[in-house]
Order: sequence, then structure tokens, then C-alpha cells
Amino acid sequence: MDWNNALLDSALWLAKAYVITLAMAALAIAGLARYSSWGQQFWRLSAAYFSPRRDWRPLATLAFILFLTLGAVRLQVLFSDWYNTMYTALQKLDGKGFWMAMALFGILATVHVVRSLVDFYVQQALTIRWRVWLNEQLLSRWLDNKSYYRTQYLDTAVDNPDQRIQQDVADFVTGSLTLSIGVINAVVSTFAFTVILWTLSGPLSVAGWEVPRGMVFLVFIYVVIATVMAVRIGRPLIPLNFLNERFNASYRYALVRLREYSESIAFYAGEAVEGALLRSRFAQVIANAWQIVYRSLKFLGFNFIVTQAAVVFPFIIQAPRFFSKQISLGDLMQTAQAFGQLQDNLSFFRNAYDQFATYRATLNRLSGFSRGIDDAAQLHEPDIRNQGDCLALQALTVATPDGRPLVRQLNLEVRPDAPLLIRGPSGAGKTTLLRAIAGLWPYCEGTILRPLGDTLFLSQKPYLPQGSLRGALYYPRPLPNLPHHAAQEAAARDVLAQVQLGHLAERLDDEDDWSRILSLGEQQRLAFGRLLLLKPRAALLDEATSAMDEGLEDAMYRLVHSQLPGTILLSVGHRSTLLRHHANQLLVAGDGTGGWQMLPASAPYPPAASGTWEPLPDT
Ligand SMILES: Nc1ncnc2c1ncn2[C@@H]1O[C@H](COP(=O)(O)OP(=O)(O)OP(=O)(O)O)[C@@H](O)[C@H]1O
Repeated sequence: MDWNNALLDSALWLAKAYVITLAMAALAIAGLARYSSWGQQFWRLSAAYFSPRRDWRPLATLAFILFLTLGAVRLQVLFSDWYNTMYTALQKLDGKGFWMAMALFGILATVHVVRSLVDFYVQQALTIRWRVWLNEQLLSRWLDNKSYYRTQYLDTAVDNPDQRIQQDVADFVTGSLTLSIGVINAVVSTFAFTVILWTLSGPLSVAGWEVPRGMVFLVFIYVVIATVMAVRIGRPLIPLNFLNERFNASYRYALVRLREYSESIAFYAGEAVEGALLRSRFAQVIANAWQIVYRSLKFLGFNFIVTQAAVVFPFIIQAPRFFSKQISLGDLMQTAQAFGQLQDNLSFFRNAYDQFATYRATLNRLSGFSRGIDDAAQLHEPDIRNQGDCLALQALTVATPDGRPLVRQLNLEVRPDAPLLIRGPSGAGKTTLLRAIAGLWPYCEGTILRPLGDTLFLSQKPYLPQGSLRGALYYPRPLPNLPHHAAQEAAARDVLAQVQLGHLAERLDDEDDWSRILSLGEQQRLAFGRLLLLKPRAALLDEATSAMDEGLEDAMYRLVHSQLPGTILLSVGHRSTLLRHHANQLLVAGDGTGGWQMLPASAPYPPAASGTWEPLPDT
């Protein structure tokens, strides 16, 4: 090695290697993206991020990382040559040469440290930015068009979306980068060290045959055999690791459910059943953990033996040539070092085998998630128009997913001065009709006209977001920034008093688990508070007073009538006490025919047998 030209040589080497690697990598990516299923999945998830039309920086960063990776290989080669120089100087008792080697090491080590740190930073920065981008992509697609809700109506629903968004995105980004850099490093390094070993190795006699450069062939044979055997021994670890993830997830899920339903379970004193379930789930985790330990013992044992044998293997092969003075001590040491390096590089494929299997599983989950969002967007959408100032349904047919009609050819119009109450047997489709009006139900035909402006749906169990009571009161409007405006503060307190929750006025800014603290009746009154604050054009109330006594129910409806006289009101409910707050009632037959009747609120219930059910049966 001529160290005087090392800089120029390295620059030339890097330039050549860069051009060749870039061309090969581009070809490999294009080929994989076209011909392999996981390559296509990767392309669909990532092409947009690396498109220079969107932003040139990700691609430039990738190009820089490639340069740093090749720099790492070049440094490995230089270190290998340095070993040769140093040991040769030692063998020749050449003090000057030895000290020069020490100075050289200082330079190489400095470059190595700086390169490693820059590499670490650039890779981490790319990982984080890529993750931010992908997370935002999936999150906004998940929230847009209500995919988070509508995917439940797909034939194959999207399971564990939380895991996919939170964990798989991070694993995908890290896995893509480490695996691709690992492959490039291993391949380029294999070439570089094969060249080194080639120049150092002499002929090898095998059973009377002279094999020129025998060492190079030997290392490849050695590693290929070791890899094949390691894969065979290690393969069962892949499903075992998958099971480990799954068993842990289901144990965690059982624990989360215990927390979520703690009160119901406590009332039932269901500890024995829950305990048995939790213990059996945990037992699965542990049984699998032991399997992993036993299998790993075999796998690690084999790997240790291979690695240890590789330490002395090159010495044994080269020793005769050293003793017969064909090669120097430096050559001998460099052979051992290059052999070890080559062994490491080729072993990358053995070690990355199960990493790659995990990566493919992640890729599958993310692609399935993305496809689910696309499929949800393809689901049938009812024809909803926001126009005018009344709520109207025109020839609306709503069915269950399996095609059973709940209402057929429904025509109605609700105006602010004539509130409507929907009644009918349990399971008749009253809530589903509201879902259709909200645009959540894909199995409907016809036209839905909604007034311009807000439409608010109040359900039987109001949703309370995490955070303060004030946030829950204003939901779904975002809270204005603190400090609160005095007028707004007064409005919030006033509304609380009106819905008979005045005792909570002092706790408006307390952050707590409000859905657990407030009784269902209190939560329903809080929802009426929302209604008074938001003043929507239309309010659809689905058994929104079911947990209140009749006096409170009466008070809440009176409040709505007096405070929101211009709001269109449509309620769903079983109680006859609701009738006095409505002008008309819609009766849903609930007998599988999709029949319905529109009557004044004063008409008796159940309807007289002679009443006419719409639509009239086909004759
Ligand atoms: N996601 C779904 N998948 C399949 N069937 C559903 C789904 N949601 C509702 N259904 C079915 O649609 C029918 C109507 O349900 P809905 O909740 O609208 O009834 P309801 O009239 O509001 O009943 P209740 O008075 O008991 O609240 C029921 O038979 C129900 O099982």
C-alpha cells in the first residue's frame, strides 16, 4: 500500500464505486418495485416521499447516505491495509515505519469517528422526517372521509389501526433504511475484501489438486455452508417471534379491558373469570418465551462455533506460506482480518434473514391499512346535500349490511316549527336512520337534504374527550386559547346552570376522566349544554334523555325550544312523555318490510291496525 497516494486513490475508488453502486441500486429498486410484491408495496408507500417534484431534499439525503456508506467501506479497506503496514513494520523491527503507522492511525481514526457521527445524524434525521411525513399521510387519510369509522363496513375490517399508525410506521422507516444500507454495505464490502484476499492468497492444494487463490474460494464455501445451516436452525425463530408479539398484544389487550370495564367487572365480582383469562394469556407468553430460549440456544451455539472457527481458519491456511517466507507477517494478519471482514459481510444475509421477515410483515400490515382506507373511500355514499333551511328525506331506503330493509322509500320534511319524533320497536332501525342522515351508513339509497350550517347529533352515551370539562362542553369545537374571555366564561357557566350542572362551574378547567366521574344523566345534560353553546341549524337526538327522570327530560326539551327556536329538532325515543315536545311522529315498523307511517304526535301508539304502512306493497 502506497500511503502517499492514499487520498487520491480513495477519491478515485469512491467516485467509481459511487457511480457503479448508484446504477446497480437504481436497477435493483426498479426491478423489485416492478416484479416483487413487497417491492411494489414499498414503492406505493414511499415513492411520493422521495419524489423530487415534491421535495428534493429526501433524495439528496439518500444520495449523501450512500456516499457515507461507501466511505465506511473504503475506511475498512484502509484499516485493513494499515494492519498490513503496521505488522510488516513490526516484523522488520522498523521503528520509523511503526511510528508512521501510528500517525496514520490517528488520521484514519479521526476520519472514521467524524464519518460515523455524521452518518448517524443524517440517518436519524432522514428516519425522523420520513416518519413524520408517513405518519401525517396515514393519519390524515385515516381521519378524512371518516375512514376510521367506515372501514368497519369493509368485508375485511382493518384490525389494530393504532398499532399500524404508531408502531408499524416507525418500524417500516427504520427497517427500510437499515436493511437497504446493510445490503449495500455488505455487497460493496464483499467485493472490496474479495479483491484484497485475492491478492494475498496463494494456491491451495486439495487432494493433490492445486487450486489457485484457494483461500478466496474457501471463505465463500465456508460462509455459504454456515449460512445454509444457520438458516435451517434459526428458521423456527421467525414464527416464534411473531407469536411473541401476538401473545403479548393479547395479554395487554385483556389488561386494558379490565381497566376499561373495571366498574362492571367489580359489580359482577368477575375477578375469577378475568383472572383465569389473564393468567392463561400470560401462560401463552411464557410458554412461547421458553421455546424462544431453547431455539436460540441452538442458533447462538452454532453461530458462536462458526465465528470462533473463523478466527483461526485463515491462520491455519496461510501459516505454511508464512513459514516458507512467501508472505510477511503483515500479509498474514491482513489475510485474517480480510477473512473476518468477508465472513461478517456475507453473514449479514444470514443475520438479516429474520429482520427481513419482520420487515415484510410490517410492510404487509401497512399496505393492508392503506388499502383499507382506499376501499373505505370506495364504499357507497348516500346523496347528501346541504342546502336551504329544512331537513328532508326523499325516497330514502336504508337497509342492513345483509340487505334487510329497515325503511323503504321514506319521504319526510322537518321544519323548526314542527319537531319530529321517531318511534318503533327495538332494532327497527331508528339509530341507523340517523346514521344515514349523518352520512355514516353506506347501505342506503335516496336523497338527504340538510340545512346549511351545523347539524349536531346527540347520542345516548355522549362522547367526552380527554382533558378538561370545558373541552368536553365545547366539543367538537376546539377550545379557544387561554386565558378565557370574560364573556365566554360567563356563557359557559350560564349554560352549565341551565342544564342543572351549576355545581360543576368551579371545575371547568379540571382535567380528569370525566366520562367516568359524571353519571350518564349528567353526561346527557352536558350534551344539551353543547347544543345550547353550538346553536346548530339542526339537532338530532338519539335517546338523548334516556338516563334522565321525566322532570329533567321535560326541562331539557323546554330549554331547547325556548333557547333554540330556529333549530330543526328530530328525536329518537321510546317514551311517550316525549310526544308533547314534538309535532309529528314517524313510526318505523321494524318487521323487515321497511314500512313506516307519518302521524301527528297526538295519534295513539301503537298505531291502529288499520293504519296504512308506507310504502304501499307492490300489487
Ligand atoms: N354495523 C352493523 N352491522 C350489521 N347490522 C347492524 C349494524 N348496525 C346495526 N345493525 C342492525 O340494524 C338493525 C337496526 O339497528 P338500530 O340500532 O338502528 O336499531 P334501533 O331501532 O335504534 O334499536 P334500539 O331501539 O334498540 O336502539 C338491528 O337489527 C341491528 O342489529
